[in-house]
Parts: sequence; structure tokens; C-alpha cells
Amino acid sequence: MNPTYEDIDYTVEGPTAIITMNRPQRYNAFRAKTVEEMINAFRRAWADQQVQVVILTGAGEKAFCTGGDVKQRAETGDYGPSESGMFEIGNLHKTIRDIPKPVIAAVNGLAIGGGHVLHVLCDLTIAADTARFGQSGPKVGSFDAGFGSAFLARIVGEKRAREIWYLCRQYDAETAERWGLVNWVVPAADLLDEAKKIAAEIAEKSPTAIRFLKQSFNADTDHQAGLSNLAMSALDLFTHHTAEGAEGATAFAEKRMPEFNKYAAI
Ligand SMILES: CC(C)(COP(=O)(O)OP(=O)(O)OC[C@H]1O[C@@H](n2cnc3c(N)ncnc32)[C@H](O)[C@@H]1OP(=O)(O)O)[C@@H](O)C(=O)NCCC(=O)NCCSC(=O)CCC(=O)c1ccccc1C(=O)O
Repeated sequence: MNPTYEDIDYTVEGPTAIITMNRPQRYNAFRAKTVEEMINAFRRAWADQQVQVVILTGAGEKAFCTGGDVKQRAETGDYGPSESGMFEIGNLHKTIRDIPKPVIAAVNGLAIGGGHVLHVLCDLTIAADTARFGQSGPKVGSFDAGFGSAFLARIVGEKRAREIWYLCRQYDAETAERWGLVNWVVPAADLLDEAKKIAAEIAEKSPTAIRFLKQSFNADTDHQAGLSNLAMSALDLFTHHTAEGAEGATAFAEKRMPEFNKYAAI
């Protein structure tokens, strides 16, 4: 039986599965349930012989995904309930890498924080000309010291990765393309059709060759999964068990600047 989802949509068109993060009122920010549903959808696409490519996108015109649901974190101190009882963001990252079919991020708006990390992890990125990219963790008491930093540095280089994380600026689609963060920029109205055309072009090729290639590209950075596990444990401690982490989320929910000064490291 096909599961019904609350936070995402899942459709299959020919050789392409489309996973749409669907919480537009929160700019498609994810909570534990969203992440659990996404893992389930990726595994469905993995098991479906008809599917050769997955497109990951966001509902609405504003956002692809703006990362963890900061309001949920401010309200309950965690990312909310899920069937497993866990917030499995690390597992989602690994699933996007491990599914032996290319994943195309179709970035339809803001890709910020953990939402930016999701597109970074996808095999290819096509962006609307209106899309914007950036990390925001240090503004809200969060970080991704696993794939979100190490793998990003592989893509854009150390200096740019550090700039992206330390300054938390937003970059337009043209800059992202110039930096090698995205493969193509297209008019917003054409985004999904163009993504589907690219998927169809890939689907004409030998699935076994593509599978081996994806695994080969991944092999060189698979050691970062260990870093990612460490990073998730550190982040869990930081966000859920420190006043500094809580201050970031509370300030966002209260629409004020966070007060981080007193936590300056020695
Ligand atoms: C994205 C913004 C810069 C957009 O600004 P703007 O265009 O002015 O729109 P807003 O009015 O701010 O937003 C509209 C509406 O959406 C709500 N919203 C937006 N983003 C979120 C969010 N992330 N969580 C909850 N709600 C959100 C916003 O409050 C508005 O609602 P109203 O009711 O109208 O008020 C700006 O919105 C912004 O800065 N958003 C926050 C971005 C952010 O900091 N995201 C979290 C980054 S940290 C993170 O993702 C860590 C979680 C995580 O991914 C993770 C966890 C554990 C291990 C690893 C990871 C990992 O990083 O991978």
C-alpha cells in the first residue's frame, strides 16, 4: 500500500519520481515528520524499477526549503514528533547519496540552511533565475559540520565555503552557477519542465553505468559520512542542550536579533 504523506508530495511521471517538500507556509522548512516522509519517498523511488531519476523540489514560488523548522524548535525544543521518534536528517542525507539513481534538485526559490545542504547533496542542481542560496545556521544557533561544510567545500572550494558559512549571506542563481553550485539557471516558469527534460535525457542512458558512476563519485567523499555522524551528535547537544543554541531559535521565533555575545569562545 502506498503511504499518504502530510508534509510532502510524491508523484511518478515516466522514468522520473518527483518529491516535493510541501509546507509553503513555513517556506518548506522541515520537521522530523517531513524528513521521515522524504526518506520513505526516496526509498520508494529506489525500489521502483520504472524510476531512473528523482527530482527534489519545493512547493510554491518562494522557497525550495529553508532548513530545519526553527519555529518548531523554539516551541518544543526539538523538531517535533515522527513515527520512529527520531529526527533523521543524517539518514536523509545518506539516502540522497546512496540511492543509485541521480537526484536533481530543482531549486524554485530560497535554498537556505539545511535546505541549502539538501541541494548541495543532490547529484545535479537546476535553479530558477529567482532562486537564492545560502547557509544561516550561525544566525539561528545551528550548523552542519558534516556534508554541509566538508562536501560544500569540495564543490565551491574552501574559501567560498567558509564565506558562505561565516557570513550567512544570500547568493543569487547567477552567482551560484558561476561558483559551480548549480548546473543550470532557467526562467522560473520553465524550471520543472527543464528538470524533467534533463531527467529524460539521463533516463535514455544505461542505468547500470549511471549507478556505478554515482557510486564511484560518492566513494571519494564517503568518509564524510563519519564526520557527519559526529557533526549530528554535536549539533544535537548544541541545539537541544545549550542556552546559546536555544537563543538562536527563540530569537528567530520572536523576530529579534539573537544575543550571542556572552557565549564568545576563548
Ligand atoms: C529564509 C528567510 C531569509 C526568508 O526571509 P523572508 O523572505 O523575509 O521571509 P520570512 O517572512 O522570514 O518567512 C516567511 C514565513 O516562513 C517562515 N519560515 C521561514 N523559514 C522558516 C524556518 N526555517 N522555520 C520555520 N519557519 C520559517 C517565517 O517565519 C515566516 O512565517 P510568518 O508566519 O509569516 O512569520 C527567513 O525566513 C529565514 O531566515 N528563515 C530561517 C532560515 C533558517 O535559519 N533555517 C534553519 C537553518 S539551520 C538548519 O537548517 C539546521 C537544521 C538542519 O538542517 C540540521 C539539523 C540537524 C542536523 C543537521 C542539519 C543540517 O543542517 O543539515
